[in-house]
Amino acid sequence: MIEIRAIVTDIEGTTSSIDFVREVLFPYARKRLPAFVETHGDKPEVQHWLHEAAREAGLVEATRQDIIELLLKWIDQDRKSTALKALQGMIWKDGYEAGDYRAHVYPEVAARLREWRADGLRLYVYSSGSVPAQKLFFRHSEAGDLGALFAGYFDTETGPKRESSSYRRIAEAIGEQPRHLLFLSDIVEELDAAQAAGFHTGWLVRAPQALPDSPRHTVYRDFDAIAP
Ligand SMILES: CSCCC(=O)C(=O)COP(=O)(O)O
Ligand SMILES: [Mg+2]
Repeated sequence: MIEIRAIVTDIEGTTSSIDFVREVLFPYARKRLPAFVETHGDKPEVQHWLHEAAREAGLVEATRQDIIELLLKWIDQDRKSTALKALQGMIWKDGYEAGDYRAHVYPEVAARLREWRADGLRLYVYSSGSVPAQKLFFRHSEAGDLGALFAGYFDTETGPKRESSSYRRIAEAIGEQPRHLLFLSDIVEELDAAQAAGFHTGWLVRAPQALPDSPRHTVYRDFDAIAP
């Protein structure tokens, strides 16, 4: 029996509903992005990510308006661009702090995370959302401030979620062999990459999604079903 020492979890579709991200967070950022870029576009951090977005799209000599249009298109496509995610995170901060919304977590998640912490497991997040956005998400969740439960956060600056090298980097950063780590996600390609890196994997298939016929990963309906 291999001992699991730490759990790394995805957010969207795993701890939290896809609908919250797509119907609350994305529209909030979409609506405010043009004004945000106009107002904050001269700040070095914002400038850096605008430049990165233009570079990612291969845009040479792009105007600010070109980049705004590009970012709006990427929001509509749910493109997992590190630059877009960093900018979205900066915009979402205002919404959380103004109390416009709180981050959705499935009903059993907070209690289960607390139980795992009490059992001595370390908890980490790996999401396409930027690390600052992840921290805001759990600090302002519907179940209260869950930030203190996590020992660390990883985003796509560590690498794409569908590449096994990203999971090797995460294991190294955590300081554990992959065989002591469990990765939870709703996306099978992410689980394949984690498994290829030697992680244990748990596939969250939440109701009302149909259970897969011959799953390549252990399937769980919710966090209560997971016994690490
Ligand atoms: C940090 S919350 C914002 C979620 C987000 O933007 C996203 O793309 C979620 O992707 P995930 O990797 O958590 O499925
Ligand atoms: Mg997900």
